[in-house]
Amino acid sequence: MTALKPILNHIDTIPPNTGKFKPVKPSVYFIHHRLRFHTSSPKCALWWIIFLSLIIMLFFLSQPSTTPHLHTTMLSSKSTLIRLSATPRSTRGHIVLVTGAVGFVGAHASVALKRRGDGVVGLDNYNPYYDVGLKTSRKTQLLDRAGVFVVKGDINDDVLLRELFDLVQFTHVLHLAAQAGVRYAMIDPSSYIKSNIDGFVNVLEAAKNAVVPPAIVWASSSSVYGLNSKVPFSEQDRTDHPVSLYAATKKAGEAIAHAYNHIHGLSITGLRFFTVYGPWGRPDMAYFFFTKDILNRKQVSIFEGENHGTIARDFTYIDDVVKGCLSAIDTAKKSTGNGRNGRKKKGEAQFRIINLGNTSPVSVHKLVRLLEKLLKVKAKKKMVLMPRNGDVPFTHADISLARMELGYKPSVDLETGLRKFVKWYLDYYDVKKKSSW
Ligand SMILES: O=C(O)[C@H]1O[C@H](OP(=O)(O)OP(=O)(O)OC[C@H]2O[C@@H](n3ccc(=O)[nH]c3=O)[C@H](O)[C@@H]2O)[C@H](O)[C@@H](O)[C@@H]1O
Repeated sequence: MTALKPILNHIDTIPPNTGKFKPVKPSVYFIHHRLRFHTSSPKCALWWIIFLSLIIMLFFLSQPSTTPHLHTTMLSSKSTLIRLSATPRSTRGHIVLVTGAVGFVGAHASVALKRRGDGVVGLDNYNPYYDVGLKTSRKTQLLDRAGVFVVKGDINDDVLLRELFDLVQFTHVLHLAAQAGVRYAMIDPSSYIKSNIDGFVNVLEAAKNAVVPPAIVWASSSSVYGLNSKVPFSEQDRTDHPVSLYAATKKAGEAIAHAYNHIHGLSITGLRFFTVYGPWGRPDMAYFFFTKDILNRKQVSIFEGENHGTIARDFTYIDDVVKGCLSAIDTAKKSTGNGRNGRKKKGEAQFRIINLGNTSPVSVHKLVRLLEKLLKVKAKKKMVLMPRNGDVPFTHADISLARMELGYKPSVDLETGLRKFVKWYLDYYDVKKKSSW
């Protein structure tokens, strides 16, 4: 109080703020007005009213929006189709929300789930990271034919997700929507944070707040092993040295998943996919654009390590990965959280991280040789020192946990898988008619 005295004395000497404007130090000005609240009651009341109105306004602004959103109209007009798509063939069937449903793995997994009798609803924002035409074709040629309805929307749209979870009581979420690709993070880093972190949290929030929280199965990545040199890569190995932002966001996803599992009792299985390839694949992946470039007689860059070291990948065929996903859904235990009731979880929920690889790495050189053979075209090759922009030198999955937990047994070798891919590619792009090769 003694320390305040000189200031208070000074304040008393300040004339009322009438007449000529005089600049006043902000702190003194503030204290001055505070003192005046106590001495002038009508003004004091006015200030209190303003103050309380601000608090009330802030309170309402911080509440989640309950006003009907654009999607309310969109979903309500589609609700019959969504419910139909979500209805399993038998009462024992699962009801699965597949995010990233028009993506490569998403489309194949959705069709496989639907074909065996599960109820499936897809969600996808059709983002233009790669050819949207290919995504639309996956929808019309794969998903529509199988009877999978796809909601066009973003995993970051919490209102849409809440509405979807209110409309359908999902037993599982197969979360595959993500910003993929290791090298693109150099161009658009924030897209990785937006999809793989913000979007993932949004999906977990929606799942945890569902009336009955579903089990989550989601796509992590082999890239989390980063510069791991111990082979094959086991789930027990350290994953704290990522070399791409993509890998870092997937690793963060695994940590976030653990927190949601621990706090909210969400049953969560993270699947570390190893370079998944096959028909309807992603045009940003090497096997895909190498095929295009070889056919167009364009040069392909083959990455090498220091001293011509071999770069290799544990290429995994799409059908094997889909089997792994379905098996992860089948073996997922129920979430123990109480959803919207907000009561305590019923006990520890299941938490798993499992490699889905082929466990037989193949060099990029061999990949190109196989493509040359299948395409019957000699590639124009250029050896390039692997740029330091996200790639790891090699990947090799230890799949013993997948075998034990999921009965996973990859059965397609790279040549067989690439043959199927090439057949699809030539057919889809109508290559024979368009080119003279
Ligand atoms: O397994 C994974 O976790 C990851 O697999 C792929 O990433 P990547 O294995 O790097 O696949 P590609 O980009 O298709 O590259 C395959 C191989 O070709 C090599 N490559 C790539 C591009 C190129 O021009 N030349 C070249 O030799 C790469 O170094 C790599 O060894 C996917 O793109 C990621 O989304 C996925 O998460």
